[in-house]
Amino acid sequence: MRKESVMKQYEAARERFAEYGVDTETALRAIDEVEISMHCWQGDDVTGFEVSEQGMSGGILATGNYPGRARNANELRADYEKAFSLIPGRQRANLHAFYLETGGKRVDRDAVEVKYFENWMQWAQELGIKLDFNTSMFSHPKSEGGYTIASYDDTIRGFWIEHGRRCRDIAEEMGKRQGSPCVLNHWMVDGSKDAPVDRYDRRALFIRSLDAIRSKAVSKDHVLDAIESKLFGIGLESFTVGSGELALGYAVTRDIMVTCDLGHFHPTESVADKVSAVLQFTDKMLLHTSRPVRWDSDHVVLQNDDTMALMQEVVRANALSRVYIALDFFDASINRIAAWVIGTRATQKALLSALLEPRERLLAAERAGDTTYRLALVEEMKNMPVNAVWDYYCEKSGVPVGMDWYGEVKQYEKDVLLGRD
Ligand SMILES: C[C@H](O)[C@H](O)[C@@H](O)C(=O)CO
Ligand SMILES: [Mn+2]
Repeated sequence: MRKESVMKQYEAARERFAEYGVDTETALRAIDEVEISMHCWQGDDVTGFEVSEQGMSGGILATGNYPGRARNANELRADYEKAFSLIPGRQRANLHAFYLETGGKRVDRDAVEVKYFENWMQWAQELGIKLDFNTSMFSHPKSEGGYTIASYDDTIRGFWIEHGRRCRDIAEEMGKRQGSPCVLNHWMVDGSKDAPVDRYDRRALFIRSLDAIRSKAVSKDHVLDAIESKLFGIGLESFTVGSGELALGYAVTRDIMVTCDLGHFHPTESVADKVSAVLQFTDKMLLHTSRPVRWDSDHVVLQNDDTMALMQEVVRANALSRVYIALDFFDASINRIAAWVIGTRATQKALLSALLEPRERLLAAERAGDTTYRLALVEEMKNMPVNAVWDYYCEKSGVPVGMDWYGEVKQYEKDVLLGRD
């Protein structure tokens, strides 16, 4: 019965979109090609699996105390699998370096190695998914001074450079084994609470260290480096070494990707607007979909104006094959699997909505100077039956339609998550 109604509504939606010259089947084929990289850190509140007493630091903060946080990699992988089963299309798993598995041994960040990620790689292979990777230069005694690779202290700087190099080796091995590049994101906390006198030398040090981390030639078939900019972090309000200009300049001159996180810019700045600018100068870029609420609060992604506009720009710039989309939020106040499902599905729905836009018609109107028709059509599109196409996509992909996924999460919560505390 449910299936019948999904099909019927899809047929009606297909006809409605066709009236505007939009082929829903083409949109569905396009969305099915996009792999969203799901971040492991939503599953455990950015805690990681190191043998260490260190708490979270680095200007980011997961708030909330919902039961069921994954306490080890096996639990996190199980949670991932549950989430994957409720989301259409293909996903990737995005790991941070401190999600290593050492069998109880204390291994510091400057000693991370491929062998500590064997289980993750085997799991990914079994599931037929790809892995992405991140250096972890925060939540560590050697990052407490606010500076890692821009530290004046040679020992601290050297420590983090070694960490970065090793992460690249790990990413390289992941890329080789999965037969597709592993996206390696470089985000560093470096900055200060109050305004420093020396910004220039700090930034020079940062760049030199990044070059040292990336000094080994690694094929882009295996690793795609990305540098993530940021406006500020908690306790680091006045200065961020890796600012927007620095990250973009570095990416352009080193032929790597820049990472634009929806929460890392001034609230009046549009990340969507950056896509068509950045891609004039770099081959590809990495997007972190997040939801800042008054600050870089990393709330779960929704189909809000920012997400919708970002996906529209990706599609309008014909850049779907030139962007990597990764999630970046960490909400500990709600069911963590639901957070993944809501955020990933919202990102996908925003993308689907963008793919269902009558691009050719809008372009023709704009080029002909008919901005009245353009405005009218953009407005009309807001209430088109995108959800009927989405439901059909879920049905076709064998995952729950509408809110049906929620019952499964609640059941998993009862059967698995509540037994963890
Ligand atoms: C934990 C992540 O690496 C982190 O969220 C980073 O991507 C970021 O956005 C920091 O604000
Ligand atoms: Mn981010």
